[in-house]
Amino acid sequence: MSTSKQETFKSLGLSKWLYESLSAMKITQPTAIQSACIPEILKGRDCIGGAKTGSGKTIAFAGPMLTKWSEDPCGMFGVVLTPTRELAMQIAEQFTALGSSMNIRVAIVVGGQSIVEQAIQLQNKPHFIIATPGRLAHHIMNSGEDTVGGLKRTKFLVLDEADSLLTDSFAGDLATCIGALPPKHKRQTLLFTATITDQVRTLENAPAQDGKPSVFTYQVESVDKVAIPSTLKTEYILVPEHVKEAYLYQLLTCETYKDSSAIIFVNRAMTAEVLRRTLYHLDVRVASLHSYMPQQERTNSLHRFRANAARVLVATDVAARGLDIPIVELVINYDIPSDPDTFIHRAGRTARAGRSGDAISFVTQRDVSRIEAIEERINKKMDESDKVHDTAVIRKALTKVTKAKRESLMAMEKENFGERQRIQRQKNMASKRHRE
Ligand SMILES: Nc1ncnc2c1ncn2[C@@H]1O[C@H](COP(=O)(O)OP(=O)(O)OP(=O)(O)O)[C@@H](O)[C@H]1O
Repeated sequence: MSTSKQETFKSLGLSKWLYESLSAMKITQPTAIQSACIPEILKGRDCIGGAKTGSGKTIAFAGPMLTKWSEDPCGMFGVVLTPTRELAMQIAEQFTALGSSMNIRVAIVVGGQSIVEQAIQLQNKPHFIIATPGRLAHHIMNSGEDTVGGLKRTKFLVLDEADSLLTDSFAGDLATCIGALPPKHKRQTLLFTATITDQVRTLENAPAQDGKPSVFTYQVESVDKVAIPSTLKTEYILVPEHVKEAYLYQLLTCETYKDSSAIIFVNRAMTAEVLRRTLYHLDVRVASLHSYMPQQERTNSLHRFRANAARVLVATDVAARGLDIPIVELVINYDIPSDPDTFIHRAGRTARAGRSGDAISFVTQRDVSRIEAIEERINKKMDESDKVHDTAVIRKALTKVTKAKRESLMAMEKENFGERQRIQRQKNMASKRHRE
């Protein structure tokens, strides 16, 4: 990981208790994004921070926030918004671990968990609230002053994975959340992401409001030619559509990767479920993560994968951003994402913090233009993988993989898997049409 040699967390201005906490975690030398952002945030500036996946952006914002909080530890000091529940939980864990010696109170406010328990936590005036926009907006709209009134005195707002939060799908909830906070000149606003988009940049040039200058006084964006970590190897395998599962099984059990911890990304929850069941029948230690799963199962799955009880995680893009699981050595794009930035986030689940890692993409005839767009975005050509090529071996695997898949599909049909979500989706679409 690129670090700044001469600086320390002490010289950047973090509090003693905090750099000692970091040191106990073996984090002693700031990364480039940390060196760039920490002093500026401590000066009271707003900040847009763009740096590659796994480069330490979380401490770049958490460090100065925690320092300022410890100087004046009042309630509801900071709000961190993030697009997924699992990422919110991970960030909350980091705040809790770093602030444990200071009796920090951190609340996680995400969907899929008890609204009542979260309201009680909010009434206890946590110092930091780590939330997904939808659930925080729900509390703001449905709770009283005693629960969300403290938000009016918040000193910091962080949009982690800012480019994702600034897309249309979050617009309404984000506006509700921001509306409950102090006006922008009375709080600091910090935006972080590995993929700065024009939507994020536009905020920097936002026109003055209430006679105050534009809020974004500081912006740092990695200027490297390649948008992915230098320790990440990117490869592809040309795969005929109808034998993708057999290639996957072959890759996961080949000499190089038979013991590797791997995340397999797919584009749809249904595909994730079919693959999870198929791999399970083939004796792969597998877990999954997608939106069709109840939250408790999502949490358990991720926990099993982090603890290496499952070697393989089959996931949709709910796992694409931010998740920091150091043991991951291999990312497989079983389906190619339509947005090249999604590729950057998915692949960035490996090769973090200076470690090496491989990202292998399955390319069918239909994906060629997507791969070209990704190569242009990352400014790098992918190499063809030599891991799966023996067609006789594939043919042999095909028989047992096909049987495993058939059994999986039959079981899913019997359980009516996905029916509830399909009906819900239709209802949502109908009510959207009704509103338009
Ligand atoms: N200065 C440092 N020295 C060593 N390790 C660090 C340092 N800062 C952070 N790390 C570790 O690096 C890993 C990646 O950090 P983090 O999750 O903040 O990355 P990120 O830039 O937010 O990535 P992403 O874009 O994927 O969200 C974490 O395990 C973190 O503890």
